[in-house]
Amino acid sequence: MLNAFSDLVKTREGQADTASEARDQRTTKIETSGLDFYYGDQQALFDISMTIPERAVTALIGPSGCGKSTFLRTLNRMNDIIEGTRLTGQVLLEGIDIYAPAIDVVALRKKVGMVFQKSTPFPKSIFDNIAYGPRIAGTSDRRKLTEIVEDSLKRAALWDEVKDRMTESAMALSGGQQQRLCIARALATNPDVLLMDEPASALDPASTARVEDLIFELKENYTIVIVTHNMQQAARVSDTTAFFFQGRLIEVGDTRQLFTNPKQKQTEDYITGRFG
Ligand SMILES: Nc1ncnc2c1ncn2[C@@H]1O[C@H](COP(=O)(O)OP(=O)(O)OP(=O)(O)O)[C@@H](O)[C@H]1O
Repeated sequence: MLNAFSDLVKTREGQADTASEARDQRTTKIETSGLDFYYGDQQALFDISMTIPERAVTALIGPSGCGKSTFLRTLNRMNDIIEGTRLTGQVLLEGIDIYAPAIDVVALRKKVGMVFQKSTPFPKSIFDNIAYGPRIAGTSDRRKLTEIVEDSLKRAALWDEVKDRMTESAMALSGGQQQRLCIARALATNPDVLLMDEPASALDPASTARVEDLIFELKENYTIVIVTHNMQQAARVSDTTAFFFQGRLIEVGDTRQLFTNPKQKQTEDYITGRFG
C-alpha cells in the first residue's frame, strides 16, 4: 500500500523475513495496561494497552498531537518532571510496575534511555559527553571510562569519525554526528531499552539513512521504541507499528501487515494520506 514499504521489502527482504520469524518467539519487554494520562484536567492518553517486544523496533505513528511523545515518555517516567501530570493504569518493564513506589527512577532511566528529536550535546568534549552518565553513576577510573566511551561510540557507528578528536568540542560535529553522539551517550549507561523521539527529523537524508541503519543494527541488542512522523521511516526500520489517534491506540501490529493490510479504517485513512 505504501511505496516505502515496498522499498523496504526490496532492500531488506531477507532481513524482514528473518525478523518476522524471530519475532514469533520474542518475549515481551514492556507491557502497558489501561494507561490513562492527564496534563492537569486534559486527558492525553486513553486506556492504552499494548506490548512492546524485546530486541525489536516498535514505531509509534499518528497525526500531530495524538499522544505519541506522551506515551513514549510514560515508558521511563520522563513525564514525572512535568508539573500537574497524572497517570493511571500500569507500565510493566519485564513484569515490574515502573510506577510502584519502590522504583528507583534514576536507575529506571538508566535502563530505559532516551534520545530526543534535537540532538543535545553538552558544550563539552566528545569524550566528556559520553563519559558524563557513567561518571554520574560513580565510574571514575580513567581506563574504565575510556573503554566505555570507545565501546559506546562504536555501537553508535561514530567511532571511526571521531576517534582522533576526543578532546574536541562535541558542538563542532555535524548534526548527524551529534545525533549519533547522543545515541552513544544514551548507550554509555548500558540501557536495555532506547526511547527515540523523532531522532532523525532534523537531519538531512544521508544522516537520516545512517541513523536508520544504526537503529536496525542496535535492535540486535536493544529494545527500541521510536516516535516518527515519517511513515516511510516507520516502514523501513520497525518490526511493530502502533497507530495513535486523539490519545487512543487505534491499531498495533506487525509493521508489514499494518501498512499493507490495516485492520482499522482510521489506520488506512492515515497511511494513505487521507488525513494527518
Ligand atoms: N507539557 C505539556 N503540557 C500540557 N499539555 C501537553 C504537554 N505536552 C503535550 N501536551 C498535550 O498532549 C497532547 C498529546 O501531545 P504529544 O506531544 O504527546 O503528541 P504527539 O503525537 O507526540 O505530537 P507531535 O507529533 O506534534 O509531536 C496534545 O494535545 C498536547 O497539546
